Amino acid sequence: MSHKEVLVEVKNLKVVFGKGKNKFIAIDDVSFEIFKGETFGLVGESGSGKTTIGRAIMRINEVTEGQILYHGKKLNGKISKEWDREITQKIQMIFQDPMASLNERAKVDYIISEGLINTKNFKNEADRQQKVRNALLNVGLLPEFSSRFPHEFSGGQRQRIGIARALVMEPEFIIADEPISALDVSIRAQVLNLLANLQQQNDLTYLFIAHDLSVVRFITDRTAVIYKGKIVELAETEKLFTNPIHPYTRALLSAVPEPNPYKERDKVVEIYDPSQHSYDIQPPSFIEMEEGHFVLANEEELERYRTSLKMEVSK
Ligand SMILES: Nc1ncnc2c1ncn2[C@@H]1O[C@H](COP(=O)(O)OP(=O)(O)OP(=O)(O)O)[C@@H](O)[C@H]1O
Repeated sequence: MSHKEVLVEVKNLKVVFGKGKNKFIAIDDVSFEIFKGETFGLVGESGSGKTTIGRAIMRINEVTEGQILYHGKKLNGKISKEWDREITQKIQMIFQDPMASLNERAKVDYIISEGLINTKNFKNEADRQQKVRNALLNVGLLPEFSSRFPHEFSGGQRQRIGIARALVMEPEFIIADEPISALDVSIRAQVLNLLANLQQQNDLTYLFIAHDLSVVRFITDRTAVIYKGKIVELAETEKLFTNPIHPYTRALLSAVPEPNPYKERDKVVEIYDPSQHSYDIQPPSFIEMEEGHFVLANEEELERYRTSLKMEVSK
């Protein structure tokens, strides 16, 4: 593999919500790297912690322990004003539900400009307007839509407005949190293709959060599978799909595709029985089973996984 530049590094991330009796460990010792130019997928069922990781990188959720580095520099804790401004511009997020994530009372022009205004990232009024027009055109919308309100648009158009809002900042890294799962099935491919094209044109790096495995397989280069706040497996996406090792990944992959994603999630929960793990007896570590293919396992499980891997390989 050629030399890859690490853009984002998540190191032993722990995110804890609440205190005392209400303490809840949402993210537990999660580490991974995202290379510049790639699409890194995070998959797992609802509540596994995907969004929490995205929000920690966005600095919306506080980091309890560990570190997040961007270009090798700290994102969390005390940072300089200049660095704060730079990452506010360079790291953008696209949200799941375009019905909830756009300010209903604001015109599209303001919705798209807000980040520019906050970071004073335009020369003058004409420049601001030009940036908004370009952003709309880049997501396949008419520039004159800028004078309209969100309710005048369909779900797919609204999501494209959400994408324009990120794009106008000229970001380097975009966290897309289930960007198509709230959309009508008939337009999902359209929006997915738009995201893929924008990546090419703008040299973007994506963190793509999803529970839909066919989407992940289509758009990501590498994928991490997250279960109850821990990454259980991480590999190049094709490797993960053709040679899954961890029982949870296997359960996830064998779940019968369901048109209703919520049903699919429930099925995974039924199929995967975590009590088969001996995590409580012996704590697992993150082990590289083959190049770039990591699995969370303790010694006993490791032996089992090794055997199953050999069987797959020799098939
Ligand atoms: N602010 C918060 N306070 C308390 N608990 C929280 C908070 N935010 C998230 N959680 C909990 O942390 C866990 C992980 O949530 P998260 O939203 O990251 O999951 P997810 O994998 O993104 O799921 P989904 O697909 O439903 O968005 C959940 O159990 C959730 O209830």
